[in-house]
Order: sequence, then C-alpha cells, then structure tokens
Amino acid sequence: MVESISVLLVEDDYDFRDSCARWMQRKGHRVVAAAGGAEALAICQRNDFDVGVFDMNMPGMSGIELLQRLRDDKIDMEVVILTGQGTIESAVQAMKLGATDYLTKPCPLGDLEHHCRLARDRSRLRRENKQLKAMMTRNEKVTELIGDSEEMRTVATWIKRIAPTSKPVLITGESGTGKEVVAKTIWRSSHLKDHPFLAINCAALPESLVESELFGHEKGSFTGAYADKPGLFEVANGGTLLIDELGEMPLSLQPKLLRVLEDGSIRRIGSHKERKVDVRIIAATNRDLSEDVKRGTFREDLFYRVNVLPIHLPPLRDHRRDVDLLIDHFIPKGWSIDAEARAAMNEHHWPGNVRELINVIERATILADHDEITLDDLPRDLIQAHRLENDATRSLSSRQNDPKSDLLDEVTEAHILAVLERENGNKAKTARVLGIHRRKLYRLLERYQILHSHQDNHEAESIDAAVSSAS
Ligand SMILES: Nc1ncnc2c1ncn2[C@@H]1O[C@H](COP(=O)(O)OP(=O)(O)OP(=O)(O)O)[C@@H](O)[C@H]1O
Repeated sequence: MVESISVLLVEDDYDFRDSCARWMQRKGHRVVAAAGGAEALAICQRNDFDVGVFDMNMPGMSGIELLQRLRDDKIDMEVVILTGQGTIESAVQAMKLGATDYLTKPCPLGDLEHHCRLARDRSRLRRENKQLKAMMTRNEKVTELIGDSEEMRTVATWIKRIAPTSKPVLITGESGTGKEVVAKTIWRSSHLKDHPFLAINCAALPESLVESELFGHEKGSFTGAYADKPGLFEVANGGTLLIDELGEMPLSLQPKLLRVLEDGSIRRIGSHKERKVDVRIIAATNRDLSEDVKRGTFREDLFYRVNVLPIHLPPLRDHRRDVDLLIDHFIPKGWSIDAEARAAMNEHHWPGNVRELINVIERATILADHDEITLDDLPRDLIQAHRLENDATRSLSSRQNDPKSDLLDEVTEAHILAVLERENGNKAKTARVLGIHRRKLYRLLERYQILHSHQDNHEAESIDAAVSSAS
C-alpha cells in the first residue's frame, strides 16, 4: 500500500496546477493547491504539509522568495522547486535556502511524485531526529559511576577495555546496582558517543509490544498499527541500544534478536523486507541467564552471543566501602549527615542497592528539620538495626570486663545478632550463613533472649512452638 504524502502545490499556471493536483490526488496523496505565494503563506499558517512544491517563477512572489518567507516564519517543510529554465544559479540559490530538491519543467508527474516521496522521508527523519535529541537531553542527566572500592575499580577497568570495541556487552547485577549507569558510561566512552543511545526495558512492556518497539511494524500489520513505524533497532542505527531486563525477553522473540546479533538483519512486523542495521547492543539483566538456559526459558545460542563481554556489578553490601562516597555524592548541596546516621547507613544491608540509598537520602531530606540528616530521619528498619548493633557491641564490651562472664557466649550472641541483622531477620538465611540447622538457631535465639527483642510476638510464638516440637 502506498503511503500518502501531504503536498502544498504552489503554481501560477492553472493547467499545470490542476492536472498535477488531480494526478497526485488520484495516487492517494493529499494535495492543497495555491496560485501564488501570499495564498500559500496563509495556508501554511493553518496547515502542516510534508512537502511544498513551488514554482520558481510566479508573479508577485517567486518560489525562492516564498521559501525564504517560510524559513523566516520558522515553518518547517521540505520544499521541491520547479522551474522552466533550469539554470545552475537558481538551483544553487534554492539549495542554499534549504530546498530539498530541484526539478526542471516539464517533468513527468511520476518523477515529481518520486521526489516528493524522498522529501517526505527526509522530513520524517529530521523530525524523528529532533524528537530523539530532545528525548535524549531530557533523559541525559549525566550520571557518573561512583565508587572507589576495589570492586568498583575493577568495573571501571572493564568499562575502559570494553568501550572501544563494537561487540555486545552483557551487564549483570542485582536491581539498583547501576547497570544502566554502566551502559551509558560504556556508550559515552566509546567511538559511538556522538551517535544515539536508546534503551528499552523488556520487563516494563507487555510481550506483544516488545517486538513492535524493537523491530517496528508495517501499517495494518495488527490492530492499532495505523502507520509504518521503525523499531528501535532502526532508530538507533549507527548507535547503541540498551536492552534492559534481557532475561524477560519472550522466548518467541529471542531468535529475532539472535539474527540481529549475527548479521544485523531485522524485519518489521508485517513486512517481508529484510533491513540491515549496525547497532551496538548492550544487554542488562538481574537474572542468572545461565540458570535460565538450564530451565529452558532463555536460548543457549543467544546467551553465548550476548555474553561475549560480561560485566558483573556487585551488590552494594559487597562494597560497603563506597557507602560514604555515595552518601557524599547524593546528599544535596549545603546538607550534612551526622555521625550516627552515617554509621547506620554504613551498617545497612542495602537489599535495594544504590537506588535504595538514593531513596533513603531523598526521604531523609524531606523529613529532616534542618539541613542535617540525623538517625531519626532514616527509615525505621535502619534505625532499629543500628540500635540493636550498638546494644550488642556495648553489652559485649561491658561484659568483656566482667571476669565472671562467659566470653564465648557473648561472642556467639553478638555474632548471631550481626548475621541476623545482615540477613534482614530472615532466620532460614541466617542459619544457612552460620552453618547450623534452623532449629539450633531457634534454640540459640531463645537462650540469648534475642527472640523477643527481634521478633514480633506472633512469630515468636510460632518459633516457640517449632522449638518445643523439635526438642
Ligand atoms: N555506582 C553508581 N554511581 C552512581 N549512581 C549509581 C551507581 N549505581 C547506581 N546508581 C544510581 O542508582 C539508580 C539505579 O541505577 P540503575 O538504574 O543504573 O540500576 P540498574 O542496575 O539498572 O537497576 P534495574 O535492574 O532495577 O534496572 C540510578 O539513579 C543510578 O544513577
């Protein structure tokens, strides 16, 4: 099906104008005809067109003058100039003013249609480009990768090595560890930094949309496909595409991604035409894809293709040394944090990683009375864990000075408390980390009377029941 072009035809010669307009309309295009420049300008104020076809020689206002007026009035339209005398000078002048094309009359109407189509495609590309740039500057608050720990330095070294190649990269790590920050850092450090960076999150879109977003579709290929639409692979052509949450990509779509990785071929939904793209693919996931391969939910061949250059981001609890740096980076200018709040943040387990740390700081700055974050401005679980840790340390050190105390008992108690806190009160995990059976952990908790300070009564009762039925 031919895609219609909207054309503003400005021509003083009635016969040519009329026959040209009718012919284009028969071809399915939307044509508005004007007999001169002034009329055309008035029409342009109220309507948008893909292309203007302007006769060069018209009484009153020439085609070139009309083009100049459009540029002055910031009316955005591709323009094809028609002239009876194809002189080089007038062609150069028209092109300098930004005319897309230049045709000598008489010309076959098929040629004119062809040139209009080219102009329309150009206008569409320009518009898309503008939108993308605007989108990118909106999203592009440059975030640098913060971290001075050995773990983060290893990540930075990898980024430096990986960035200059065009090979696919697979970034793994828990949610909130900075996978997207790393992807953008790779892009910004690569030779593709002046080309687009686009991202898609496979988990955020319904299955049916992921394919159309990535590969595009042809008009009419499904309900709601009102126009041809290029996919992100086409839009990012020459640049970098981040496929976030790759582990969530539907199995049915994985062969299509494999083809792009193998030879850069894509096919829009509803099209038989193969297109070639040259896109650097960075994939990210918080899943263990090798496990998904074993489970049969992720294709093995795709895994090997995408896992050429892997980067793993450690969870924040494994590089707590960076917590202070991160606090100092994310705390707003002019704010401070007191020592106790800082200590609590250093002790925390950070299951939500850096994203959680940022949220904790943001929340605290809303709650704090002054420009200083204190312990009371932190979430309750951080405060409680910090107090518990303090109590345990104080009790240990005071009893260490008491010759009658059983030091081994105290050390055991403090250790259990610390692990329990680190595992967010999860006793199954705590027992696993301690290498003891869960029942034994319950007995120890009871013995050290940790139970009632750490658990709610309901849970305590069920644990009591478990302990007594076990013994
Ligand atoms: N090392 C870091 N340095 C600076 N900012 C970081 C770092 N790690 C994470 N962030 C910040 O934490 C937030 C979450 O990071 P990001 O979106 O990159 O995580 P992610 O691993 O992609 O998470 P998800 O898997 O949930 O998409 C962002 O605001 C990001 O700027």
